[in-house]
Amino acid sequence: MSQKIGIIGGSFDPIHNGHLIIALDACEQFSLDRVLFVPAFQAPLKSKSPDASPAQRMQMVEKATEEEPRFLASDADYRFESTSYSVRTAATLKQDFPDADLHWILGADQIAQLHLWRDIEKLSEQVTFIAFERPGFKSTASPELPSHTRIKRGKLRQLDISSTEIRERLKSGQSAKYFLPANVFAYIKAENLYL
Ligand SMILES: Nc1ncnc2c1ncn2[C@@H]1O[C@H](COP(=O)(O)OP(=O)(O)OP(=O)(O)O)[C@@H](O)[C@H]1O
Ligand SMILES: O=C(O)c1ccc[n+]([C@@H]2O[C@H](COP(=O)([O-])O)[C@@H](O)[C@H]2O)c1
Repeated sequence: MSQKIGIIGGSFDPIHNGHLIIALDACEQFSLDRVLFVPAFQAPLKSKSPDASPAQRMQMVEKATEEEPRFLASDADYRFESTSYSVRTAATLKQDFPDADLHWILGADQIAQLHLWRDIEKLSEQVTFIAFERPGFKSTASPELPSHTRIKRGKLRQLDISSTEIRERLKSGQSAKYFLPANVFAYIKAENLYL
């Protein structure tokens, strides 16, 4: 039987408990065998480059995922040092896992702009999307999406946490201690990130 593999792509600048909780929810609610966490070299619709380097973001993802056997860090987007279009990520992962049934996990902010993703026609053939709500964002998909786009909805859970808030808290001298795994927080402090 083919493996059901979840993919969660992101800038992960830094990875936080919101990412980990939606990945776990996706695993449990849709019986995924594993979830690949794929740091984007540069996310396509973000004008700003990440604050942390690609290597630092990968280190944080590896630390965050080390204790859950179903979670795995993937360098699928780092193999090309250019803008990380998901259609290419999915094709790369299809080569790594030829028999896999791929599910792309994402939050409401991305669902709302999914029709703007590069070659969404082709990506919609390659993956099923699993969408999660997110406070402050409408999770309505655009009618412009191709009709064959499959979107499954995760059970409602609102996680008001973002990498932006974590970066801002650290910049202003507040703690971000319980927003992300303790080993990732320790790494951020050791590397003097986001100051
Ligand atoms: N709290 C959350 N609830 C639901 N989905 C989330 C949440 N945080 C992130 N995601 C989803 O995880 C994926 C990766 O997100 P990303 O790495 O850009 O984190 P972010 O918190 O949105 O970062 P930033 O604040 O820098 O934009 C995206 O699909 C995003 O929608
Ligand atoms: O392929 C696209 O055009 C595309 C547009 C926007 C976002 N994505 C992917 O969605 C993931 C989350 O992106 P972001 O902006 O929330 O960090 C990340 O893996 C991006 O590569 C992909």
